[in-house]
Amino acid sequence: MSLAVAVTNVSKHFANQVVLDNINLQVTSHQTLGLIGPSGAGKTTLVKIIMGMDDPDTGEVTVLGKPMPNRETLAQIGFMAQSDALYELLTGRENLTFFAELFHIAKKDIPARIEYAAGTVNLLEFLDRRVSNYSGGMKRRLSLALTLLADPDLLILDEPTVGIDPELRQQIWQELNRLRDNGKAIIITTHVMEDAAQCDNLAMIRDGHFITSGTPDELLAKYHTDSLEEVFVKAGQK
Ligand SMILES: Nc1ncnc2c1ncn2[C@@H]1O[C@H](COP(=O)(O)OP(=O)(O)OP(=O)(O)O)[C@@H](O)[C@H]1O
Repeated sequence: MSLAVAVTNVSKHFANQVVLDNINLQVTSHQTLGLIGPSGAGKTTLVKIIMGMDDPDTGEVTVLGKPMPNRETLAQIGFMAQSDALYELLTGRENLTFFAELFHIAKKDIPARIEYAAGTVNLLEFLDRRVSNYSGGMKRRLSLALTLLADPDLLILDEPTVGIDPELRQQIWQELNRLRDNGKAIIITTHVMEDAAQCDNLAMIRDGHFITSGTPDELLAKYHTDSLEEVFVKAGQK
């Protein structure tokens, strides 16, 4: 296992508000980390700092062995943002092709990569429809497919399962677990506890602090409960 992400003593404020307060975390290959916290807790800010899209006030971030920000490293991160950045007037396939070219995937490999990425999220039969005719869940799935195109070593998924039904959520987790088993590092932000339960490690964040962290089983044992939701509530009270 190799270290994919190291966040060391990262703090960030906007105006008078401390949004991240001395955050430390590490993610290795073969590992899924869930960042769990309510709206406004600081998850997206932390993700942006990890990717080098925003600067911390203090502290540092290393991704795949390189200090961030770093343009080349950014290309090795599959990032799925909270809102879908898709071309509505193009079809799913055209969106995938456009991004594949942007990622400099060799032309001869593009059809197979699209087949793999769209197949993973069950979109193959809808690829020739315009994205403006997709449902919210289909747009999320297409966004996830875009992150898989370039076969990145690190996946960062901001609320990936919003608008996705339980059956597809299960399929997506099967695929994420397979990617993890093959050596990817995965960071997921969520407030959905079904997603939290699937992660190898959890860091629960509130008001810019980690209130507790560990594997789901460790946290359930530590807080004497069988519900991760209750872990979150109890950890927040301390
Ligand atoms: N560019 C900015 N300028 C000022 N305040 C900001 C900025 N970006 C984020 N914030 C504030 O920082 C806090 C954390 O926001 P962030 O988006 O990181 O939370 P989050 O945990 O990702 O929430 P959500 O689950 O709703 O996406 C919020 O109070 C937000 O209003």
